[in-house]
Amino acid sequence: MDTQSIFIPFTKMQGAGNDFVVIDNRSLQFSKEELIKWTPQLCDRKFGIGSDGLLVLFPSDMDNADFQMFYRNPDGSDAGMCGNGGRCLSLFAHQLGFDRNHNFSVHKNLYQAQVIDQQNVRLTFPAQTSIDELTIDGQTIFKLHTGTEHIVTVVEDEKLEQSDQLVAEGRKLRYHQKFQPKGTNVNFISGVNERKLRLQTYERGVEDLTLACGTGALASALVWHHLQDDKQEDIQPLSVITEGGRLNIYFSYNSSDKSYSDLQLEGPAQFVFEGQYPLSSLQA
Ligand SMILES: N[C@H](CCC[C@H](N)C(=O)O)C(=O)O
Repeated sequence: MDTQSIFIPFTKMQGAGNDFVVIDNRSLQFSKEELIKWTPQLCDRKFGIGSDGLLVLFPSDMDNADFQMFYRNPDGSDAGMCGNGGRCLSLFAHQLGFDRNHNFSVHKNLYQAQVIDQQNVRLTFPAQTSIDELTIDGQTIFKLHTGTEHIVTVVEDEKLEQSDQLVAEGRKLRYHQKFQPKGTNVNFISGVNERKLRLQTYERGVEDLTLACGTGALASALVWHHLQDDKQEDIQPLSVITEGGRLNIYFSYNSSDKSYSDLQLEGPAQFVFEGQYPLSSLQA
């Protein structure tokens, strides 16, 4: 193959400042192995295109799915679901001709998407989840799965401004032996006593704070609800304020087993630019 003349067409997208390199691979031009190998360079902000992750649209691998979402962290590691990425890929798919309402799979789990308009998408998650409480070094940690691994910890409002400290604490918790071998994403929230939930997320695989994390916002909203004495029904949608924008969360709560289901994430998704990345650079 003459790699000198081969380019990978890509689209750069972002959802609340969580940014992605998006590739249409319906033709199966690229194998998953190749894409995984290329991910660190494609996502590199100096040597590549630069993003918080790689999103690839594959043909469907499930009866009820319109397509498959293949997602990798920028270090090439596998993650479960990416909420902001899922919204971006849905908008991308809609632009390719998929219906405004469609379903896609991630690791054989089926997500429903609704493209609300050209800048907003709502996703419904398949999972039911519940919250575990644990204590690490005297600190209360809430652990839950919202498509991928998350922990949530409550901090003072001012602390959300102290990025260096959040990165240091996030990194420590992310590698804590209680969360091995997979590790976890780490969410810091404030505003639990108000109806103003603010969030900073340390993302596994990015190994830094990102401007927003959709599954982290979902996890944080559920923990916010878990911490309310009066579990009112009329709080929805619960808005989560991230550095990169506002995400709206909807859910159903089952008080008998304290589980959460019908998880929905609504928020922005935007095209940034399109380009062609030379394959020769990747193989150098
Ligand atoms: N940013 C993503 C989550 C990425 C999670 C990933 N970093 C992991 O290793 O689980 C979101 O919007 O939900």
